[in-house]
Amino acid sequence: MTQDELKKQVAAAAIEYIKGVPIVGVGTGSTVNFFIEMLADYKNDIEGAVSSSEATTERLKNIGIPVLELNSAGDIEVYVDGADEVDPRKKLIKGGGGALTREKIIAAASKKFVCIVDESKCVDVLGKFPLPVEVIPMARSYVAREMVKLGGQPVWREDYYTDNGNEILDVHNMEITNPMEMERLINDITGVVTNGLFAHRDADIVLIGKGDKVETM
Ligand SMILES: O=C[C@H](O)[C@H](O)[C@H](O)COP(=O)(O)O
Repeated sequence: MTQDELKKQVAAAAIEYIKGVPIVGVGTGSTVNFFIEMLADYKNDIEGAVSSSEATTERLKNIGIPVLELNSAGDIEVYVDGADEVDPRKKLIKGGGGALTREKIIAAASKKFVCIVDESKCVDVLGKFPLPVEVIPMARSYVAREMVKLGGQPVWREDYYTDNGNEILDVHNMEITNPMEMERLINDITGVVTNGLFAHRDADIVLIGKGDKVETM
């Protein structure tokens, strides 16, 4: 199977989790894009979706799914999103597409976070994928120096702004053996909006596209 076929397969498996759910939280990225396409068949069964990015909002609107504000939606029953890395404890790195902050907010406000990945995302230790850190623009260099102290090599995602008007540092060479502690340490740096570690609010279920099967973690 190609990587896209694996993504489609795992997106289809996630559809089972949104049946009967009034408001669905929808993540961002190439895997979730397949899920959004499939959600079109269920648009008459749901009230709407809460979106984690402008890109996802556009896709949802294009297929006629009402996009609701999180502030008026209350708790979300199910949030479906991809990830850049997943460890055996369902801790994640996210934010390759820059949507980490809104994704983290919706994940926090959701009762169930269903993460959909192909097998290439599974690792024993997080950190091979550069860890995205969203920063207030004026704090970028300061945060970068602090990230060096934490053992990483930050690279500025130049000419890129998040949906929140902030900038991203992609931090290379992190071997994250304690994701809970690292998430907190980075978020404690002044000027950091949030980082791409989803350790405190991790995934409840990870669906992994592997060969011609979908494994559930
Ligand atoms: O900001 C982007 C998100 O965190 C994505 O969920 C993550 O980057 C995975 O995206 P993809 O499904 O395209 O690999």
